[in-house]
Amino acid sequence: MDMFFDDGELGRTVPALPEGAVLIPNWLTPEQQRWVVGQFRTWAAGPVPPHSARIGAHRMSVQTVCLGWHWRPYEYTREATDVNGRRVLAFPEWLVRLGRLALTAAGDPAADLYTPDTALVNFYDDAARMGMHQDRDERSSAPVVSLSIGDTARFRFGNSDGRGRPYTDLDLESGDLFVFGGPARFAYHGVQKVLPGTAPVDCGLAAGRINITLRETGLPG
Ligand SMILES: O=C(O)CCC(=O)C(=O)O
Ligand SMILES: [Fe+2]
Repeated sequence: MDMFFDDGELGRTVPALPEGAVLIPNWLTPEQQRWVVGQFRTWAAGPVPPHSARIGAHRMSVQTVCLGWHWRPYEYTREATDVNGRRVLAFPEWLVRLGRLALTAAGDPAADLYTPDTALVNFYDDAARMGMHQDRDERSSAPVVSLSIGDTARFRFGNSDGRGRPYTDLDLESGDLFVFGGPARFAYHGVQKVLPGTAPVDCGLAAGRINITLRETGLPG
């Protein structure tokens, strides 16, 4: 079978992914993960608290805090008008640098031009999940950089045409980097479930999962 290859060193089996999608297991060290978890606690303290976005009549099960721009379905704004109207925290410079390092690791020749200006930081409790969707509220087609910390997520990465097959199911573990750009940038994807109790003891998060996606909105500064 050529569907899977073993990355050897880490002993993890990495599934084959569509062109433009890259998984790098254990990219963040435990120390970096703990640091990011500390930053998450600061971000969650406000001015805009984590919030479950509403899509029509439905509330998402993840709790999201945004940096740079506030996301709500179909639009980015500076103020969190669907939460408390406060302006979101500025996008930190270190996340721009981290985004470039991530794209370099993923082999993107344009890594140094990457200038993410928003981060969606999602917290998943044991019951949270995310339905199949495209990230397409951005006007830029620059890659999305995804970082995971805490409990493992069963992630589904599909195609750009619809929510159904073909798709690839893979686990995103604590410290994993997942990048989707190029022909995979507008592929449907979602989180089927979180696996409680799988967070490594040294990641800084005792329970639940944090996922950060870095994006270029393409909006004027
Ligand atoms: O939690 C994840 O791994 C994916 C999150 C996601 O797709 C999103 O925030 O748009
Ligand atoms: Fe997404």
